[in-house]
This record gives sequence, structure tokens and C-alpha cells, in this order.
Amino acid sequence: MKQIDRLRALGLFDSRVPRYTSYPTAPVFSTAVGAAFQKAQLAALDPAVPVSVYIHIPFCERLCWFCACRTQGTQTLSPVESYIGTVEKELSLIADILPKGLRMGRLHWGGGTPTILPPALIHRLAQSIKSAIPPTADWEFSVEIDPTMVDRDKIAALAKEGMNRASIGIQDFDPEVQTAIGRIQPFDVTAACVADLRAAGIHSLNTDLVYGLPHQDATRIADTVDKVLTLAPDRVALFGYAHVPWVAKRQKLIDDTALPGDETRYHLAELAAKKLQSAGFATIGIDHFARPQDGLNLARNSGHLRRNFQGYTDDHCPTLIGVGASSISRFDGGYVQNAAATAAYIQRIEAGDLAGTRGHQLTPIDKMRARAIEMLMCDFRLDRSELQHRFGPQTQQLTAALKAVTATYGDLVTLTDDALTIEPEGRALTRIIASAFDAHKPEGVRYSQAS
Ligand SMILES: C=Cc1c2[nH]c(c1C)Cc1[nH]c(c(CCC(=O)O)c1C)Cc1[nH]c(c(C)c1CCC(=O)O)Cc1[nH]c(c(C)c1C=C)C2
Ligand SMILES: C[C@H]1O[C@@H](n2cnc3c(N)ncnc32)[C@H](O)[C@@H]1O
Ligand code: MET
Ligand code: SF4
Repeated sequence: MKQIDRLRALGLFDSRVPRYTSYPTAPVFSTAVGAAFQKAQLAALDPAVPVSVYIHIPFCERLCWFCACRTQGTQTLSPVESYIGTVEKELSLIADILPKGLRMGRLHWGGGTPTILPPALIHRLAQSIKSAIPPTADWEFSVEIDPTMVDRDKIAALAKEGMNRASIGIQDFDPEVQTAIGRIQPFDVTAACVADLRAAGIHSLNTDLVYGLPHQDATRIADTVDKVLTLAPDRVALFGYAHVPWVAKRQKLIDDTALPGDETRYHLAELAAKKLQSAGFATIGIDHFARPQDGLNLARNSGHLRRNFQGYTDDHCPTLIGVGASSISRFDGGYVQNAAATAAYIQRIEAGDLAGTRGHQLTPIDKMRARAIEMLMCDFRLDRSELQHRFGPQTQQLTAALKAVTATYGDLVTLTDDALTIEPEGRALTRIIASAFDAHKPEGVRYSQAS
């Protein structure tokens, strides 16, 4: 049987499984966990261990049709400015709860489009964050940047506040693909943005690409990758297009008859990955690529690669404080998500409450399963010895899933006393194999396809 037919028979094109940016995944969260839990977890943090902070900016000037992110379109700055005021209130509510002396090791601004903020608002927001949670001496500050929504002054303002990493959205450079996803982004505009970022001292630059977009074919994706390589990024994320119009209503504007079929989609991903590998990039997990000396590859090589809501990270802070509408915090005790709709978020904060509305309290078994799934997503290897060492006898609860996976996937996986390893030929199935260890599959949630 051809490799692709074998993967198909094992469910590659039919399975709808999570991306496991967390375990349990966000759709499993319940309203039983909210602001009270959030407050208790914030208060219980160890001031000696730095935290990561995520700030969500849910505004874009243009709304790209393919996008599944939580964001809203705006033509004026007034809702953005008033939102920043609310974020500042949330930060001061949080600061009042945190133990004295706690520091911020990492800061990430995501969206939406953080670069919709003019320089004065960039400065104001950064100062408010730093006064709520002062940064460590070696802190890292990364920002998601839309090359069509940024200029030198904004980049200078971000750099002045300490931005040292940046991630730019590209998706695809082909004009027909860009038209079909409602996102026009000329190459020269993107190249000028990259030049400005490098001139501002950014040492780690990521580019986001997407495969499986309407009208994409082998020639077009190859050309996109060639153009990206001329930009010399340090990292490339290559996401599979998630067509979920029942979640992201704007995707109804996408002509689904122009979407590549399953096999084409698979070959597009393979082609882009091979080109990146030939150009010297190391493969990181299921959908990232990094230069050998980049922190992501160093983390992978030393077993310190982790999964977070942005994808893969070398961040080692155990706690993530999510600020802004829909942001998710991760604490030792569990996850809390702020009210997702911007209006509901604003109402909560302006009333003087924290905005947590959904979440999940982690049991010891959840933590073991979370780590098992993270190891598969990051290392393609579930280290049974590590789990045994960290979680003791309860690791026996994974035995049935380990047996089922070996029975189903045959020589695509290898099980020893030490580890379950996904072999290179089986890696396209990683999300599906990881889901065998998921004990929280929600009813009635339709995830995007696994390939
Ligand atoms: C920044 C971009 C993206 C965010 N989510 C997605 C992208 C590309 C993709 C995505 N997330 C979910 C789905 C549907 C299920 C799936 O296919 O896996 C897709 C296509 C699920 C999801 N992820 C988060 C939440 C809260 C949910 C539940 C569904 C929903 O409420 O929309 C977490 C999350 N996703 C993003 C952010 C910023 C975030 C956490 C704050 C953005
Ligand atoms: C933050 C990044 O998320 C990716 N992104 C946004 N929407 C989708 C989607 N529907 N499917 C896959 N990736 C997506 C883009 O590459 C963006 O730059
Ligand atoms: N909004 C930016 C862009 O599209 C950042 C990535 S999408 C959250 O380029
Ligand atoms: S891809 Fe970026 S710019 Fe486009 S709608 Fe999504 S968040 Fe906004």
C-alpha cells in the first residue's frame, strides 16, 4: 500500500482532532472554574519564579477571510484606545492580587493585530504591563506583527520598550491565493517590514505560513517558500488551514470548492517542509521549522521544547498570565479563560472583577495526560520513564492507550519499556495518536481535520 493510502486508512483525512495547544483543550473548559479560581491561583504564585504574560489585542483593520483568531474589525482607533484602558485596569487588578516581588520572564502580544496600536499607545500599554509585573533582566518580549499594518515608528516604539522577537503573518505570497483569502500583502511591503525589524535589532524573527488555502498548488507554495527564504527568518510556522466556518463565520467568504483536496493538501505540506529542510531548517514538532542555532531548535535538542497556545515554545516559565478578552491563563492548578467577547470582558473588568469565565481545574491524572500528550506533540516520543518518575503508579492508567496505539499503528510506532516513539513515517498521525491519551473528548465539538 502506498504510504498516503496507509495514512488515509488510519484516519489521517477523516479524523477531527484538537491541535493540543493545551490539555484539556479549550472547548472542554467549563463555567465551574472562573474568577474565584483565577484569583486564588494568582495569589498562590511563588514570587521567586518568573511568569509569562500574554496580552490579547482583538482588533484588526482588515478581517482576513481565512482567519480563525478571536478578533474584530475596526476602522477607527477609539474602540482600541478604550480597550487598552480596560486592559490597564485588568493589569492593576492582577497586580493587587500577585505576591510582591513577582517578575515577568516573557511577554507576548498577540491578536488580532497588536501593531494596530499607534506608538503612543504602544508605550502606554508596555509601561502599564511593566509597572504591574516588572520584567527580569533577561526577559523576552515578542509581538505578532502584520506587515501591512505597521511602520517604522511603531517598530521603533516596540523596540524601545524592549521587543526582541517578532512574528509576522505571511500565509501565502501568491496574488490569487491572497485574493481568495481576502488578504492582499505585497512581497515588497513584507520585505521592507523585515528590514525595519532587523534594523531595530530583532534577533529572532518568525514567519507564519499556511498550507491548504484556496487555489494553492505545488508551484505557488514552492514560490512562497522561496520568497520567504529570501527574507531569512529564524523560524517558520507552517499551519494547516483549519476550515471551521461554524466557528469562524468569516470563513463563509472562502470558496470551499477552491480548497485543495486531501491528497493535495498533504503534498503541499510535504513540499514546503522539504524545501525548508533543504534550506537548513530543523523540523520542530508537527508544524514549525527553525534554524539550527535558534532557541526553538536548541530547546528541541535538549528535551525542553514545550507546547503553548501560540504553538511551540522554548519558554520555561510554568505560569502564563493571560490578559485581555478571551485570553487563557495557565496555572499549576489549571486553566482559566477570560470572557471571550470583548464587550463582556470590558463589562467584567469595569465592574472591578477579574474576567475569568471558563476553565478547568487540573487533577493529578490530567497533569500526567497533559505531559504525555505534550511529549508526543513536541518530541514524537512519550517518555514512560519520565512519567513514571514524575507521576508514579498512576502512569499505569496509560497502559490501555499504549496497547491500543501499538495495535492500531503497527510499525509506525515503537513501544519499549522506556518509551512510545512515533516513527518518521507515522508523524503525520501525531495529533490522532495523541488523542488516544485524551480522556476529555467533548461531545458535540467539531475540530478541524488532522492533516
Ligand atoms: C491565533 C490563531 C488561532 C487561534 N485559534 C486558532 C488559530 C489559528 C485555531 C483554532 N482554535 C480552535 C479551533 C477549532 C478547533 C480546532 O480545529 O482545533 C481552531 C481552528 C479552538 C480553540 N482554541 C482556543 C479556543 C478558546 C478554542 C475554542 C473555540 C473558540 O472559542 O474559538 C484557544 C485560542 N485560540 C486562539 C487564541 C488566541 C486562543 C487563546 C486565547 C487563536
Ligand atoms: C496567528 C497565525 O494563525 C494562523 N491562522 C489564522 N487562522 C488560521 C486558520 N484558519 N487555519 C490555520 N492557521 C490559521 C495564521 O498563520 C496567523 O498568522
Ligand atoms: N494579525 C497579524 C497578521 O495577520 C498577526 C498574525 S494573525 C494573529 O499578520
Ligand atoms: S490573520 Fe491577522 S490580520 Fe488577518 S484577521 Fe487574522 S488576526 Fe487579523
